[in-house]
Amino acid sequence: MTPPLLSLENLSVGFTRYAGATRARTVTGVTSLSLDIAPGEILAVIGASGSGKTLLAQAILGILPANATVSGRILFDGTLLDERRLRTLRGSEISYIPQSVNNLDPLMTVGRQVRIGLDPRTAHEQQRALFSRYGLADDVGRRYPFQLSGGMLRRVLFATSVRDTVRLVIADEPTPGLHADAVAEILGHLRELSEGGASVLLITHDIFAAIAVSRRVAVMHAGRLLTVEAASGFTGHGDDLRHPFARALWRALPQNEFSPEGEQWHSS
Ligand SMILES: Nc1ncnc2c1ncn2[C@@H]1O[C@H](COP(=O)(O)OP(=O)(O)OP(=O)(O)O)[C@@H](O)[C@H]1O
Ligand code: NI
Repeated sequence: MTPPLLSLENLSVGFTRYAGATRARTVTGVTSLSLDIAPGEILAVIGASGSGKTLLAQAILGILPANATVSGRILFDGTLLDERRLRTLRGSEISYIPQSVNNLDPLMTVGRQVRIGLDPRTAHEQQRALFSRYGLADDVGRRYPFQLSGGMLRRVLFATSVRDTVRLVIADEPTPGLHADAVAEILGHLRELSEGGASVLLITHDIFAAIAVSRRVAVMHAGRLLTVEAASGFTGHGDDLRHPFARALWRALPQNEFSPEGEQWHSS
């Protein structure tokens, strides 16, 4: 077996909340999570809002909120991913496509934002290559974020995040509120990255997006990783899904049209 590119070992993220001057209690955001990602694999992470998906991404990237405490180990390519190593890998071998397009600077043209971190001698050339890869016309580079549509901003986020040197892409909810064509396009870009050898951690609410590109789907609930399911299990009644929560999640989707009554009827 190929060794994993990324290993999470007992990863926990907690927050200390102060109730008054003396009482402090720890709120857990992520609890003892262990997970491996193989080189070139697209692994989807699904879970409801607040289940800890973004914290998981931020823990890997070392960009947790200041009030967070983290424990456990993260190995990248078999070696501990500590703060020092992250500083060199972030933005080169490890890319983050953030959840919100608000992560773009509203006061800077998107072209300049795409060139951040690129070798100044070749930055314009690289920008052109990235723009063409992500279907952005050259003149888009002179525009500001507010002048672009949601779909275009998503493409810009890819262009600002993904470099040729990338080995791990963490995409946090890259398809929110996009119409079907734009979703397919974004998923196509993730697939392309994995075909190029990069591993992709795809965080999403959208089970259909998850199963369209990944072979394994990690299901989070209340900060815990409940189960890692084969994407192929999310079909029909979900009888091949191992964990009852994954089955319930799948069967509850309106698209699947299993009303609770219908479910009883079906399971007879
Ligand atoms: N800075 C913080 N201080 C205290 N609690 C926090 C902080 N950031 C996140 N949390 C809590 O941690 C939990 C997990 O948050 P997280 O953002 O990872 O959820 P998520 O699964 O990404 O949700 P969504 O799908 O809405 O993006 C939430 O209950 C949230 O309230
Ligand atoms: Ni999130």
